[in-house]
Amino acid sequence: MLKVFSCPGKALLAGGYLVLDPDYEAFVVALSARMHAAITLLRPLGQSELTKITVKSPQFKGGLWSYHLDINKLSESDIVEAHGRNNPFVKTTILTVLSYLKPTDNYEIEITIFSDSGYHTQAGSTAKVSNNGTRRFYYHDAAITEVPKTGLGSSAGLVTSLTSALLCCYLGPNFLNKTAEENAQTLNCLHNLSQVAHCIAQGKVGSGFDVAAATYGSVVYRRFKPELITRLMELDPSQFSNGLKELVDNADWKIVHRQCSLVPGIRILMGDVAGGSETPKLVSKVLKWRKENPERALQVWTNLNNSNMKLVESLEQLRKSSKSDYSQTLDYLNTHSASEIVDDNLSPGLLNIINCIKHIRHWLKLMSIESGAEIEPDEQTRLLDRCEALKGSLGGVVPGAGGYDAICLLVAEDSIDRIITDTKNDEEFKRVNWLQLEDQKQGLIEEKIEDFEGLIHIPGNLC
Ligand SMILES: Nc1ncnc2c1ncn2[C@@H]1O[C@H](COP(=O)(O)OP(=O)(O)OP(=O)(O)O)[C@@H](O)[C@H]1O
Ligand SMILES: C[C@@](O)(CCOP(=O)(O)O)CC(=O)O
Repeated sequence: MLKVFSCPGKALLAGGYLVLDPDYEAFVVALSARMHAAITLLRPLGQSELTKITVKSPQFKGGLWSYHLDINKLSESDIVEAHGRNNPFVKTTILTVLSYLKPTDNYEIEITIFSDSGYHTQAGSTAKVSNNGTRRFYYHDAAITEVPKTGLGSSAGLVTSLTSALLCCYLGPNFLNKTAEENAQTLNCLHNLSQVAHCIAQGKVGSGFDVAAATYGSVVYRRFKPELITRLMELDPSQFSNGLKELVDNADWKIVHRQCSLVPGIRILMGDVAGGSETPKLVSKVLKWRKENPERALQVWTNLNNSNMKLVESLEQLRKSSKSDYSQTLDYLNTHSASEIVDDNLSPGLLNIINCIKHIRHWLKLMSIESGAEIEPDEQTRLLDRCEALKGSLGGVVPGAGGYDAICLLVAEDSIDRIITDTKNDEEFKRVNWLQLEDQKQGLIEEKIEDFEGLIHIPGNLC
């Protein structure tokens, strides 16, 4: 059997920090930089043999991790990588999925991972193209831990696509081709398993918005209560498998993942900015400020949340209309910038989006100043103000936790190429590398095998 699955990357457009609290929702845009997992079930093995799972990531030096597993002894210490290499996300995903499935048969399995170019810098890489020319991946002479990342959620995409590949192997090639209700149930199981594996591999329980986007696509997301997973992680190893099964199949995660995508004519434009940010430090500063200033923090978060949700409502309203209802405004936007819009005859939906972005930035800036966390530092403020002045721009924010390493704009589709061209030689944009990505309505999807021929080894004796 050979199957290929892929998951999208992410940009948390509205709801950073607030999404850590289950009382709030966030809007995460799934992106067309996708993580792919091609699984080959090479052969069944005997009862006395060990299951062999090899995960390859040919785009990176040393991108090969092989595990020989006794399916009756699946504790952390029992799963050893054959070459002494370490990839906590690969190892933990295998351990989590097999602990959940508790397989009774042994197999030799090979999984090949491919990540689209948006996840990592392309500097110093060489492109390889599939036989039919539909896929182009960039190969690096360095290990994956040494190649600069762009913040699109590579580990979440890896864990979710790898989980899909393993479930396909053990549950059968058509595990997601059943009734709509069965598929939804299977997708929720896959999501829950991926959230558990991602948290264990990271050693902390984030909001999980990135795994939700990888699974479900662009969504309005409300997180699960962290205790669901922290309690599992505290279990005695002998109880882990039963606890995992109960959590994945029977617990009420109470999450929200309501489909919400951008509207025709409006595109997301991600800017990878030469700079860094340390999410854990930013998060701890904000949560410390919130704890020490509860009333002020509630006021800021309430206003910020109102702006976040008004952005979502504006998109949902616009989606109910047809593009022709606001195309005149889009045309106007192509020759004017968000900072110079004065004509009240314009589409209220688009004007609302522009105003929401301004208000989201206002409250994020206040939180930056009052908490001391550099969510929108002054350099990013200046850059985003310049972006607001670009013709065709509806404005932009620092996505997710913010910091120095990314900006995220909403732009009129017909202006995207001009914005990229006009800013190329602009001194104020010299640290910005634009990523041309699309919003992805769909999360996990099955890919066509023929699109990967020439990039993966397809053995003749497939079982
Ligand atoms: N294509 C891949 N093949 C194998 N492992 C990968 C791949 N992409 C990511 N990983 C794993 O995920 C790790 C990166 O996860 P980490 O949590 O450090 O960053 P992240 O927050 O997911 O990154 P970003 O959001 O910037 O993509 C890598 O070191 C590697 O272990
Ligand atoms: C700050 C936070 O709310 C968002 C982090 O987003 P990003 O990793 O910067 O894209 C943390 C979280 O949700 O886990």
